[in-house]
Amino acid sequence: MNYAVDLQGLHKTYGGKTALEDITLQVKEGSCYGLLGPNGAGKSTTMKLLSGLIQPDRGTASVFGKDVLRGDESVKELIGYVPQSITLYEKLSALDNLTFFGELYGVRGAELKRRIEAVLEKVGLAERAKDPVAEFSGGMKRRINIAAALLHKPKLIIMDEPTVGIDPQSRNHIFEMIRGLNRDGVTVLYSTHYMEEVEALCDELAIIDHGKVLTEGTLDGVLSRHGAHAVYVESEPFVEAPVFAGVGAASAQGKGWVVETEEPLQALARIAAGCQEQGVTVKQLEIVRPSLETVFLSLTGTTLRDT
Ligand SMILES: Nc1ncnc2c1ncn2[C@@H]1O[C@H](COP(=O)(O)OP(=O)(O)OP(=O)(O)O)[C@@H](O)[C@H]1O
Repeated sequence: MNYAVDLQGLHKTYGGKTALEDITLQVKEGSCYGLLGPNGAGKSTTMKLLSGLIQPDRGTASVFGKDVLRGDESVKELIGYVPQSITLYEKLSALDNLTFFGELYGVRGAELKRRIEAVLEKVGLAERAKDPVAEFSGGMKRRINIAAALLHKPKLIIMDEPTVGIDPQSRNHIFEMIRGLNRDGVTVLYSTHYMEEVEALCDELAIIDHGKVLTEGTLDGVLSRHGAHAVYVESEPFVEAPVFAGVGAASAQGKGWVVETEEPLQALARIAAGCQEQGVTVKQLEIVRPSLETVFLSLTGTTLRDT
């Protein structure tokens, strides 16, 4: 099977410092794949390697079966790269910026005009086409930057933390655009350190830290593989933790308890019975869905927000 992205054993050092340590991962065609990791995890390095901007010390990287490390033009046509830092000419209008970037990709004339109109529509900035970019908000600049990466109709779009520091309206536009691109069959590789973005957008993900893939797969797969299983119980009156003795470690949360367990269904039954024996009424009793946050914490020992 040809993957949209296939990275095998990518290793990269800067000076003596290891940025990537044998990164191996595959992105299926048509998926929206999230690279989730804290600052310095290696997300940008992975994306730059994949876009052919830097070379690894060892390992291979291919896009739709084509080697990206050889710098072949036919691979570049397949990729739209949105770097972390916005690269636009501030004094030029959105239209002139897009004309410049489109021509760099070899699109010209009436076809380029059509494509510029289409991408400006997609990013919701058609009415600002003639305004200088210097007058745009950070979020609007980011949207023009994304538009520039779409002009040559890439099959894979790589976005490096596109929502950092932007307004909610632009963030929503970017999300909607990504969903639209995905519906049109474009594969998206999206890096972020916001877990909720991966949950909202991505069907598959890799959690990376210190240049290593800690886990990867579908969101549900990752959650069920690594997520702590637990049950939440709230009762009237409030019961003390010993009721859960033998069920699992209990910690007070809100008006009730979270009880960790490997067997949530059995735990539900045992807690219900325990409460009945104590003569207390169960107000709420449910299985706690593992979250990416707890998975990340269990894999790395740190929360992403601490970084
Ligand atoms: N040009 C460079 N020279 C030296 N070290 C670098 C360079 N670029 C990245 N690094 C180091 O490589 C490691 C991985 O960095 P990278 O930028 O890929 O991480 P990241 O996950 O994208 O983080 P961020 O969200 O901060 O961009 C970090 O320790 C970083 O300091």
